[in-house]
Amino acid sequence: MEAITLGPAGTYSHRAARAVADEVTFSESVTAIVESVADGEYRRGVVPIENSIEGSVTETLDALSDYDIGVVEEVVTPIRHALLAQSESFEVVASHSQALAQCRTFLESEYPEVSLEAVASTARGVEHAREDPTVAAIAHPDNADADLQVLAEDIQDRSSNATRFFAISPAEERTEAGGKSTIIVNPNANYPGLLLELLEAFADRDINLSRVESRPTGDRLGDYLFHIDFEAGLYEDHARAAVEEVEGIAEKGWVRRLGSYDTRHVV
Ligand SMILES: O=C(O)C(=O)C[C@]1(C(=O)O)C=C[C@@H](O)C=C1
Repeated sequence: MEAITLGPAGTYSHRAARAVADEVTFSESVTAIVESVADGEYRRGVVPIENSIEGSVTETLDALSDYDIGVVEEVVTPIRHALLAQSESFEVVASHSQALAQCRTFLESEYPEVSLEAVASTARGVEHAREDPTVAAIAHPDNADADLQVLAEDIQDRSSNATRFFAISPAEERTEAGGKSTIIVNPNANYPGLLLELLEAFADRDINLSRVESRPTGDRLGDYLFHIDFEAGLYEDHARAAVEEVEGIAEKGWVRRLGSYDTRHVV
């Protein structure tokens, strides 16, 4: 199967996508990836959801609520960044904004004078570093070769750096099988205890939540959507009952079930 992910070749998304598809195609926009899967142009997309140091990838969360897709697998991969350049004499470090943020302490202490440039992906930063000797990149060390050296390895601020990706599908391919599930809730209401009620639907059934993220709806200041991941499959009665209760609480808005899935760990 073919999957579309964040490119060019050599990104962490590419590493995650190789685990779910034998052919990988690239785009430089997460939103464009989600859109092309929602349209049915691709049967699979692989997009970053959250990182253990920097938290949510908000562009992905917003695309998942703007387009109708399914989640069919979760891929977790360790992120071990290297600093790559033609030589030590560089003035700019180019990388994805998440990668720059994950290496903030290293950059401030070792290279306080350099300027940082956010680009579409870590591999796009590698391309800049190949073209321009004044640019260094932060990316996976496998991007090094005879022209681009590894100046430092494992430069992320914490050794336990990992990113979670979703393998997404067109909405028709959603499944209820799997040990985890994701829903997006737009309650279209705002009263004391609303979030507590939503969470109690799971707590009362002893279902563990693994992530709750609120994102602005974009309609009015103070209106939020909730992205909820929980540790149960939608094939299970207690999970279905919890989501039905949430649908009752959100009757003025909507609830979207993105599906149930299992986790794959990739190095
Ligand atoms: O730029 C890449 O290599 C990506 O795959 C994107 C991304 C992200 O969006 O978080 C993925 C993993 C790392 O956390 C850094 C960047």
